[in-house]
This record gives sequence, structure tokens and C-alpha cells, in this order.
Amino acid sequence: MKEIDTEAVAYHIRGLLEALGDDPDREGLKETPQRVARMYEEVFEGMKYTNEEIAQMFDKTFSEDEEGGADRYGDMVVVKDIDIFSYCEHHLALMYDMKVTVAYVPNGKVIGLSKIARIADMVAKRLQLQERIGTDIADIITQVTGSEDVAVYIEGCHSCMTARGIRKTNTKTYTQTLRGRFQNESNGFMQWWR
Ligand SMILES: Nc1nc2c(ncn2[C@@H]2O[C@H](COP(=O)(O)OP(=O)(O)OP(=O)(O)O)[C@@H](O)[C@H]2O)c(=O)[nH]1
Ligand SMILES: [Zn+2]
Repeated sequence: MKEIDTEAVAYHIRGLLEALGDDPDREGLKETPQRVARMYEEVFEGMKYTNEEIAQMFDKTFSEDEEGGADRYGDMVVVKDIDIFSYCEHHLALMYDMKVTVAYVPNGKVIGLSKIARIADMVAKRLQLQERIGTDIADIITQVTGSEDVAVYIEGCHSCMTARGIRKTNTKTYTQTLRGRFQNESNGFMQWWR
């Protein structure tokens, strides 16, 4: 774990306000550097942790006996429409209206359902690519459950594409990460997408 240097963030936000030609000492901006630093500490919390540390943090699994032996039948667990926000690493711009669907086939251990949403939340709280949010979630689910059969489907809007640049306000991006048996048998998963 590493801390975010909030003092340095505040210092640089002040410099940014100056660079934009504004007066960081005027009434409305006086508190802004500290406020932004506190906000960044919250929205970039995931930058404090590696994927391994996030896996340890949310390693709440149950053995198959307790859960009725779902894995004996190769049953799939799907948690659908986890809503997240993230920030694109190219523009520091918001990714919004994002929904994540995670599926996996338990391999002796099932993970607490809320932990799947917590993992998605935490990896989104980084400077990200939509593609990498998917691979980060899949890596962590595999580490926690020991299952290689993981799929992650993400839809999202990128403000760097909607509010500026190409300005395609209705455009959504869809990404999928398919691991293990989902690479060959993804049909059963795909019916959960929408
Ligand atoms: N693959 C991927 N690309 C992204 C993501 N978020 C933003 N981008 C893209 O990153 C690219 C950066 O391109 P650049 O040409 O360096 O930046 P730019 O001049 O601002 O590009 P425009 O957005 O086309 O104006 C753009 O095409 C963005 O749309 C993401 O999550 N995944
Ligand atoms: Zn961007």
C-alpha cells in the first residue's frame, strides 16, 4: 500500500489554477486545491493498492460445501450491472454511465457477492483504460477464487469522446474480457449482457 500525497496534489492544483489564468486566492477558489486533493484521495483510492493487495482485501470466500457445491456442476455465477465511475488515463476525463457484469465458474470456492462489486469499484478508482478495468477485475477474481473461468463485460461512456474532441454524445464503448472456458463457451454468459 502507498499513500496519495495530498499536499503535493493541492500544491499542483493551485499551480494548475494559475496556469489557467485564474487567481487561486479569490474567494471561490481559496479552498479548491485542498478540496480537489480530498476528492482525488477518494476517487483514486484504488491507486494506493496493487491488484494483489485488493485480492487480499476482499478475500471472503466460502467452501463449496457451505454453498451447496455449485462448482460440481460447473454452474455459473453472474453479478450484473455493477455501476462504477472511472477516469481515463489519456485525458484524466470521467468515464460515466459504466456498468460492469462479472461472471465466473466456482472452482471449490465461492466469493461473497458484494466483494465482486467492491473489487470492480476499487480498480475503477484509478487512472484507467476501459479494457484494463476488465483485465484487473478478472485477475483479482481469479486470485481470490482460484477459478480461471472468468468473464467481465463493461459498457461505458467516455467524456473525452462525448464532451470534447469527436463529441459523439450517444456513443458507448463495450469491452469484454473472456478467460478459460468463456473463451469457447461464452454464449451462456452473453445472454446476461443486456
Ligand atoms: N483504448 C482506449 N482508448 C481510450 C480510452 N479512453 C480514451 N481513449 C482514447 O485515447 C486516445 C488518445 O488519443 P490522442 O490522439 O493521443 O489524444 P487526442 O488528440 O485528445 O485524441 P481525440 O480524442 O481524438 O481528440 C483517444 O482516441 C481516446 O478516445 C480507453 O479506455 N480505452
Ligand atoms: Zn480520454
